[in-house]
Amino acid sequence: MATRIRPSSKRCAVIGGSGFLGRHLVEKLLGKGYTVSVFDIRQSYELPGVTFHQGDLCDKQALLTALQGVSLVFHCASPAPASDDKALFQRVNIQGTQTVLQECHKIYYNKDRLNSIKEMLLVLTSSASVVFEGTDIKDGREDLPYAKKPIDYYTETKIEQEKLVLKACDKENGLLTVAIRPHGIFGPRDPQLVPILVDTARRGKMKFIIGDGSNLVDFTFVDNVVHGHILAAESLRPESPICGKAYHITNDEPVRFWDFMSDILVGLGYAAPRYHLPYTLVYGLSLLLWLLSLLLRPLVAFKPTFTPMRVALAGTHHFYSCSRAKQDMGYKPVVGLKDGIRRTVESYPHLRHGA
Ligand SMILES: NC(=O)C1=CN([C@@H]2O[C@H](COP(=O)(O)OP(=O)(O)OC[C@H]3O[C@@H](n4cnc5c(N)ncnc54)[C@H](OP(=O)(O)O)[C@@H]3O)[C@@H](O)[C@H]2O)C=CC1
Ligand SMILES: CC(C)CCC[C@@H](C)[C@H]1CC[C@H]2C3=C(CC[C@]12C)[C@@]1(C)CCC(=O)C[C@@H]1CC3
Repeated sequence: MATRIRPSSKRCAVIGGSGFLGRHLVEKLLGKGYTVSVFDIRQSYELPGVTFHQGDLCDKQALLTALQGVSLVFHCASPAPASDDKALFQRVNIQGTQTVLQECHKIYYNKDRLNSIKEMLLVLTSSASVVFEGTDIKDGREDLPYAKKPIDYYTETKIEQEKLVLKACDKENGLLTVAIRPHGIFGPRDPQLVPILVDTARRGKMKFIIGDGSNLVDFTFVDNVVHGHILAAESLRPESPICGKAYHITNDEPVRFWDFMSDILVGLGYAAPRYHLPYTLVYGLSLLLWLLSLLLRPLVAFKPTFTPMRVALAGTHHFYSCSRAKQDMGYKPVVGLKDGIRRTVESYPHLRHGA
């Protein structure tokens, strides 16, 4: 039987703590004096003050062991959006999140209440994309309706996940929840944005700007996302206005999508895209390619670079207001966009042109 550990307000669990955001979050928590239990399907590093529990989110017993003695849980595990695997997204983001909620209840209602936990706190990493349907969003607030026609399975299951977590907030029964909605996270060790961009450039496909290039977008440096998560955790009390609510966390500096991409590319020694292509043409082609990849899946596996989601993100406005986070939890970005881009570019010497 697992040994019981007494909870402390400086002990917490990070589900998905081996991933990009998760690891940055763990490092910041350690710096703030927390000890951390990481639960992830893989272990990607070792650090003093961190206990690793390797397992699948849907495995109740493994999860329960990782959550022992913890009254604060950050849930930032998800399959990568690029996997486009419907069954995997449903299993991890929906079933897995249900398991997290059940296990949080279980810890709280531990028969002998040895844990004497006042409340169980759950901070979910959701996504601002839960309201994105492929059309312009300018200064979007949290009261925008969820996307009725989500563009991909990732978004579809992130919506269900956020609904589940916010609905489970129950002050009487000691479970307090909040959802953080970051947008376009970037920074050192990001496995998506910079590597995909560089790979596309190396294959000679980053010559074109989709649309007129004037669309404004939020890109959020990872430290700001971490800051938002910790502020939310430390503000989560039964009397706090944040219980059961969602919060946009961004750099609060919308930038032209193609200027941001060019800054990263040029910083790494690649040419910036120059030629324009009409948005509707590229979006139509991306839909055709996606359908083709579905039809051919049993015969050949090919993954188009320009998916409908990526094209929509590259050719529309999507930036969000974080005034609710400013008001309810005193959020303010801690790293500016320019500084964030510089730190990101410097962290990828192996992806520089010619390296
Ligand atoms: N990156 C971005 O721009 C944005 C991300 N988000 C959200 O932030 C969160 C973190 O994203 P990010 O750090 O970029 O992603 P990562 O893929 O880097 O991190 C997610 C981690 O969860 C792990 N994981 C996946 N499936 C399971 C499972 N079944 N059980 C346990 N662990 C699992 C992953 O392992 P493995 O790598 O082996 O799959 C990985 O270590 C996600 O919830 C994502 O939806 C929201 C907005 C924007
Ligand atoms: C090939 C090019 C048109 C684009 C290359 C860069 C893209 C890989 C990234 C630009 C915006 C990013 C983004 C996400 C993933 C990587 C990008 C598409 C997310 C979909 C990650 C998960 C989320 O919750 C929302 C993000 C929006 C922005």
